[in-house]
Amino acid sequence: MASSASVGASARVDLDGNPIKPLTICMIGAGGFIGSHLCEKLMSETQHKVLALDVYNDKIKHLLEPDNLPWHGRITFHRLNIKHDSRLEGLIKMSDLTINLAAICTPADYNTRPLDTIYSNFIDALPVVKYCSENNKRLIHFSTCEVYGKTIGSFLPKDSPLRQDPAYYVLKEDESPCIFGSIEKQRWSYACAKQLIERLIYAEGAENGMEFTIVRPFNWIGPRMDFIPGVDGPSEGVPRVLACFSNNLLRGQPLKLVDGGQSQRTFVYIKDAIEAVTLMIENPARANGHIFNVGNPNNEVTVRQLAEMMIKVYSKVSGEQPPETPTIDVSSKEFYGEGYDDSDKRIPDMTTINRQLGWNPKTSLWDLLESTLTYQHRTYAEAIKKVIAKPVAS
Ligand SMILES: NC(=O)c1ccc[n+]([C@@H]2O[C@H](COP(=O)([O-])OP(=O)(O)OC[C@H]3O[C@@H](n4cnc5c(N)ncnc54)[C@H](O)[C@@H]3O)[C@@H](O)[C@H]2O)c1
Ligand SMILES: O=C(O)[C@H]1O[C@H](OP(=O)(O)OP(=O)(O)OC[C@H]2O[C@@H](n3ccc(=O)[nH]c3=O)[C@H](O)[C@@H]2O)[C@H](O)[C@@H](O)[C@@H]1O
Repeated sequence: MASSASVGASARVDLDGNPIKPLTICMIGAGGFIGSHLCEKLMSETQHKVLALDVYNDKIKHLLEPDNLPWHGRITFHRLNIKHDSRLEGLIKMSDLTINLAAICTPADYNTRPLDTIYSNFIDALPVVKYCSENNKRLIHFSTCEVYGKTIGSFLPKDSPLRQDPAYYVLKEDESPCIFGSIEKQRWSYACAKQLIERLIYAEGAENGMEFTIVRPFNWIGPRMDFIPGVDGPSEGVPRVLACFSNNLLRGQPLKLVDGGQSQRTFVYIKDAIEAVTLMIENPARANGHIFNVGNPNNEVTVRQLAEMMIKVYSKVSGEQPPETPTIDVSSKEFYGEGYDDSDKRIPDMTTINRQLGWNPKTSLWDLLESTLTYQHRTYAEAIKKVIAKPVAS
């Protein structure tokens, strides 16, 4: 199979050997973590044009300025909120493909701001789906691995040998059920909203022939993920685990393990995952009508093991000694508040993405943490020192 990433931008071919025509892509949420990496890839390795829509552009500023960048004119930023902006339909109409990344997607918000979470992940995505369907435009929509919720195995007795059987925990796009907690466990407001927008998109495909691809990311991590509280985000803000642990390490504080850090996750390097998205963009015949898990089943750890590895890697890249008390346990109620609940384990089945796009992740957890924590140290260590040195206002 020809690798489209390995050939020059002008001679790019798809997985079936056909030349790839430059596309105009309307990317909603382009200023976020995933969007910034996708824009970077599309600018440096392809000839596609990007209409980048977001309310912020800090994470893609380096792609927009100065005017003499090699991709000048291929990326334009449109500052808009899709909740209420009449330019949205026009921008979708001007494009060959729309990619929707816009969402509230930090777990600390799901149970504390459930209305904003549901509006952001379902209601605000409705016009995007509608405009794509009405104007016969292809849509790549970002969902989440959280739509699987909890594994079937988590409901078996603790000592059941079936818990070790992959049939009870591997998550398959076309087979696994979506298992959420009760309504008062508002953690699931995000997963449920994402599930309903997936169902709507699927139905637009089935009833109206809309061309779509749904992406279910499994804990993509890397540079520019979220924010460091008190430096480039609110002091009281709670980002996702990579940024929480980075913040603790940068400040020399213990890493907080929610409910003992027993939940398991598989982490994939953002740069590997972006390769998968590029394959979806450039191989519509293979990607349309599919839902894809995008993760790294080989990088599974408990959150406690993640903390231990991050402590070791950070010590290596910063030259600093680990904190005296490296980790502390906190209850989920104390950390996230009432209504929190958790996914127990997330192993993606890779059959569909392997078959359709021939994609596999490459980067080990140690290596991806080494490059990411090198970035975190270089970007934030000095700023943190200044914040810590500042006298607290009385
Ligand atoms: N990072 C992951 O591992 C991961 C995992 C599962 C799902 N996802 C999904 O992928 C998508 C992107 O995630 P991310 O990690 O890049 O998150 P992110 O928060 O970094 O990026 C989302 C971007 O959308 C923008 N946005 C939100 N609401 C908007 C609105 N109303 N109008 C305009 N822009 C708006 C935000 O400003 C932000 O820049 C989300 O849909 C998320 O649910 C990500
Ligand atoms: O990244 C994904 O694939 C999806 O999962 C994430 O959900 P989750 O993995 O639970 O969120 P994290 O903040 O990354 O937390 C991972 C685990 O670490 C724990 N944690 C988090 C932060 C912390 O300081 N300590 C800690 O123990 C959490 O309780 C959870 O068990 C988010 O919901 C989404 O961004 C996304 O849809």
